Formats: sequence, structure tokens, C-alpha cells
Amino acid sequence: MSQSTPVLDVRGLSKRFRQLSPLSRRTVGLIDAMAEVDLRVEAGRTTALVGESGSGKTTLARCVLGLETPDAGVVRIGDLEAHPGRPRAKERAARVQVVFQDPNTSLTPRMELRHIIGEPLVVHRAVSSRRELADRVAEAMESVGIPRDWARRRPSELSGGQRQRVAIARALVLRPSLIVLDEPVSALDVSIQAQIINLLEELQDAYGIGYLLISHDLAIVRAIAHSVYVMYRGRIVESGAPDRVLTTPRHPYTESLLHAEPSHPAWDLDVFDTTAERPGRSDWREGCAFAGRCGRALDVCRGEVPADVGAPDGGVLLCHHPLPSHP
Ligand SMILES: Nc1ncnc2c1ncn2[C@@H]1O[C@H](COP(=O)(O)OP(=O)(O)OP(=O)(O)O)[C@@H](O)[C@H]1O
Repeated sequence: MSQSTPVLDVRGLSKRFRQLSPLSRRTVGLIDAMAEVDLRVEAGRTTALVGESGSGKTTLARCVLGLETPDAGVVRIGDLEAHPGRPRAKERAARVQVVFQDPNTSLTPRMELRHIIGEPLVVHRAVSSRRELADRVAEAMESVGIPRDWARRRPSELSGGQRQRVAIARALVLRPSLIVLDEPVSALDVSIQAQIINLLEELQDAYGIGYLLISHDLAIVRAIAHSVYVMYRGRIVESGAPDRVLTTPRHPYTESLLHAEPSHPAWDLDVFDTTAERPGRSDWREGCAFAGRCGRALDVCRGEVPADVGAPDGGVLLCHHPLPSHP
């Protein structure tokens, strides 16, 4: 993978949650939601994070956004460095924004668009006059294809695609270097999805924004990502260029995602849900967490945590018995 300046550089990020008993609220176990994650997003590029439900994608995104404090590791956004002892959440918020999956729930339905889009500017004291506020809001609206004279309209008057444009305008208004896109089109009609994807690409080209894309939809990852990281049970098991990882995966888990894709593009079925009970090893304490589900598992996979053996394109490959490069 290329080594230009990252807008996001995550090193050794780990987060463990306490599992509480629903009755006594006592700790009954610990969940390693994310362990020793390294990840980069470069300016003007898109890094995709894929993995089934419960693999830790949201936890990683929340740690990047400063909504969750990791137990260990460093999050660098440009030259701003945050770590558990110095989270720097407020400073981070101006540089990294997020677009959520469902604009119907992420936008307050009865708030006027000018207030929804302008709010981050007010909260971060990024403007010095009402005039400047109105201009910045109008500029953000225009950049996402919403007419500036819609400023007094409300989300309840808009279609799903228009609402997602508003959510993107709100994310853009502070001119962040990084935007986390959390399933940005999966709540939209298929006919609208392509328009929003095109818009995101245009904005990236115009402003050089880095995107961290979380998506279950590999077609979207193929369409817009420049690099892809595959997460399983809190660890990155494979990474690299999408046209290599998603055509000749080396990790058996990545291959299983590709096999699940054609008939079930959302692949969040129970069988691919890491939170579901299943036989075999399920964590990384003594060996590979995927060994219990892996057709290629050897004794070593059950007894030793795999080290990164390196993917052919310079990415990560966490596997004792990877698939051949040219099957
Ligand atoms: N606040 C929390 N308290 C306890 N456990 C949590 C918490 N947040 C996440 N987890 C656990 O951490 C693991 C990773 O969850 P996470 O939501 O990050 O996965 P995900 O890949 O984003 O899943 P999805 O695609 O379903 O959103 C899961 O086992 C989840 O149950």
C-alpha cells in the first residue's frame, strides 16, 4: 500500500468491554472488541473496513471519532495525536466527521436545514458572524446539490436521498480532513445509492477528504475504496488493494465473505454473525479465532495466535495456513 501522508493513522488500538449480567449488572466476562489494530486512511483516498456483524468495526470507528476511549493505542488525525491518557475529543471533532447509515434517524426531522447544517459551525465557534454562518451553510448545501433556498425546509419535507445529502453537507461544513462513512447508502433505494456514491467521490476529488468506509456491501467497496481492511473478532486479518483482496484473498475468512456475497450481499445472516454462539474457538487467546470455522485449519491454528505474515501487496495477513496466491 502507498506510503503518502495519512489523514488517519491508527496504531495498536485495543478496546475491551465488560460483559454485564442483565440481572445483577455484575461483570460476567470480557469482550475484546478490538485488539492491536493498525489502519491508515490517506488524503483523498478511501479505506474500507469490512467484516461481519460484531467484528468490531463500529468500535474502531467510535474510537477514531473520540466517542469511545480505547484501552491502548494511538489515533493520529493529521498532526493531532490522541491516546487513552490524552483523548483530545473536542479537537478531534473538528477534523473528523461522520455520516451515518440512516438519515431518517440521524437528522432531527423538524429542525430547519440551515440549523442542522450550521450547528457544527456554531458548536465549534468556527464562524464569527451570522453572515459567515449563512454563507458556509449555503456553500455546503450547494456542494451536495441541495438548492440554497431550501435552507428553511426540514428533513420531513425531503426524500431519503435528499436527507442523506443534508447529512453529508453537515459533515462537510467544518471542512474535515476525514469523514467516517458508516454504511452511507444501505438505507437508500438502489436507484439513489449510485447518486450518493458519485457525490461522495466528487466531494473527495474536490476537497481531498479521506474516507473511512464501513460497509457490508462489497460492491460499494470495490467501486470506491483504494484499500480494504478485513476485520474478524476485533483483529485485522487481511488488508490490501480491493482488486487483490476481493479477487484473490489469502485469508480463509476473507474468502468466506466473498462466498457469502452473491446470494446474500448484506451477509449479516446469523451464520455470518460472530456474536452468535457457535462451536469451536471464538477468541484469540490461544490460537486463531477463525480456526473453529476454517476448512484449512491445522493444529498450529488452534494452538498459536498467528503473526502477520504479510500480504503480497504489502498489507496484513494474519494466518498460519493462507490460501495460495494463484488458486
Ligand atoms: N458498549 C458495549 N458494551 C459491551 N460490549 C460491546 C459494546 N459495544 C460493542 N460491544 C461488543 O463488541 C463487539 C464488537 O462490536 P461492534 O459493534 O464494534 O461490531 P460491528 O462489526 O460494528 O458490528 P455491526 O456490523 O453489527 O455494527 C461485539 O461483540 C459487541 O457485542
